[in-house]
Parts: sequence; C-alpha cells; structure tokens
Amino acid sequence: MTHPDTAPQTLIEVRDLSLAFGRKVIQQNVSFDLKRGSIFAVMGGSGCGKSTLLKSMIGLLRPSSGQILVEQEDYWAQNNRRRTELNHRFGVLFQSAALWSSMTVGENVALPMEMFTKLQPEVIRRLVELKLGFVGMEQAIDLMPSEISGGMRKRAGLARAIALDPDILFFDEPSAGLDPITSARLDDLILSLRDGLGATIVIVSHELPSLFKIADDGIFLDAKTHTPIARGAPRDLRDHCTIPEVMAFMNREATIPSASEAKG
Ligand SMILES: Nc1ncnc2c1ncn2[C@@H]1O[C@H](COP(=O)(O)OP(=O)(O)OP(=O)(O)O)[C@@H](O)[C@H]1O
Repeated sequence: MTHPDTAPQTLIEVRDLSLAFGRKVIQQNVSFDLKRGSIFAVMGGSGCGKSTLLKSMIGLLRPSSGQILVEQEDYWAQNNRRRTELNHRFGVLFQSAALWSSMTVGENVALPMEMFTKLQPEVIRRLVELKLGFVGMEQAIDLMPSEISGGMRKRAGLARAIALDPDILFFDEPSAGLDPITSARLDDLILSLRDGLGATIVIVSHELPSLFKIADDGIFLDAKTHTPIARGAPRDLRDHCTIPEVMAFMNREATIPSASEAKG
C-alpha cells in the first residue's frame, strides 16, 4: 500500500467520459480529477445525469466512451474480476439507505464482511460494533430497520458503506428526506469520515447548505447541453461563477419564495 504522504494527489481521473442510454446521450465531455481526501460534489438540475455519472464510477453503468482511471488503472478496461476487486475500495450509500428489511441493523453491516472476507464471526461482530460506534448507532445493533428512524437508517447505511474500509465513498442524496438537524448531523459525520478515516468522498446532493459546508470541489452538469459547464467548490461557484444556469441553481433559495412569502 502506498504511504499517504507519497501517494499521488489524484485518486480518480475521469477523462472525456460520455454517458448514454441507448441513443439518448445524458452527458458528454466529462473530465475531472478527484483529489485524495477531497469531498467532491456532483451538481446540476434534475435529470442532468448526476446519478448516472455516479453509477458509471461504481461499476453499474458502462460509459459509451472515455475513461475512468482509478490510480491510473483504467476501470472499465479491466475484466469483471478485477473490477470487483476495485469495487471493494468503494463504499456506497444510496438515497434510500437500502437496508435489508428482514435483517437486523448489525446483520446488515456484517453482510459485506461475510460475503467478501474470511473473518471469523466473532471478529465480524466486533468490527460491526466498531462501525456502528463510529456512526453513533451501537445501541441499535439488534434492532430491525423498521424499528429505527430515517436518520438512523442513513447512519446504519453509512456503517455498512464503511464495512470493508473503503477509501472512496459515494453518496447519492444522503440527506434526502431528513429534517435539517438530522441532515446537519449527517454532514458532520461525512466530514469525520474524511478527516478521521481519510476517505475521499463523491456526493450527489440538492441540499445547498450541506454542499456549501462540506464540499471542497465539484462539477456542475448541464441538462440542456449535456456537458459540464462549471468546476469548483460549491461555495466558490456560488460566490464567483457568472454562468446563468449555475447562478440560478446556487441562488435558488433566494429566488424561491418561502411558503409564508408566497401566501403574503
Ligand atoms: N435506465 C435508464 N434508461 C433510460 N434513461 C435513463 C435511465 N436512468 C436514467 N435515465 C435518464 O437519464 C437522465 C439522467 O438521469 P439521472 O437520474 O442520472 O439524473 P439526476 O441528475 O441524478 O436527476 P435527479 O436530480 O432528479 O435525481 C434522465 O433523463 C433519466 O430519465
């Protein structure tokens, strides 16, 4: 394993990627590099292709052209076996948290370890306790997903996402459906994953306050031109970008009247 101090700064390089479903082009000319230890936001309006880009980065959708280099290794040029090995470096948390409803929280977190390691059950149990402890959920180890709140399910999903000690985490709308306080706690947890575990994080989110707080880099995908039109940290784009589509997105809180204003 490369020592963190000497490891190259770029962890993933996306080169001239095109994404399509059949003949329907979703995005093209997508190029960016993901710096080690960064929190990278994928931004843009509804339907521009944010989740599609994420899917291509975690092996669920083959790009129509271009490359995704993971530490200079061309991900999609590898065979299935090698891609599966690389996938073990990725932790994924989808919007729904996608816990198995018939298993306890602890069993959900244990599942990746049971499937992909040869660890003894008692070691797995200890690791599950540690992972759940990291997200403040050790008390919920024997509860069923239906017995815990939405925010707790997200945190359990996070514990499962870090089960195999991934160094790259992908979050698709992690705070969707959460109240502002729970969402802010999740932000802190994401920051602690980066700062405490040294993870690199790619996040798709519509939650602007969250993106301004945690993301230090990003890309803005445009649904009309099917290309990225801006690059940088969300807060920098908010403060300095003059592209109308980006400005409208970043300032939409200011432009959408609140319920009370609308009534007045
Ligand atoms: N399996 C699929 N087959 C065909 N088209 C698809 C498929 N999945 C997504 N699309 C289309 O691709 C486009 C991009 O979808 P995607 O979910 O990536 O957008 P998004 O930016 O994540 O949107 P949102 O913010 O609303 O979640 C949309 O027009 C969508 O209808």
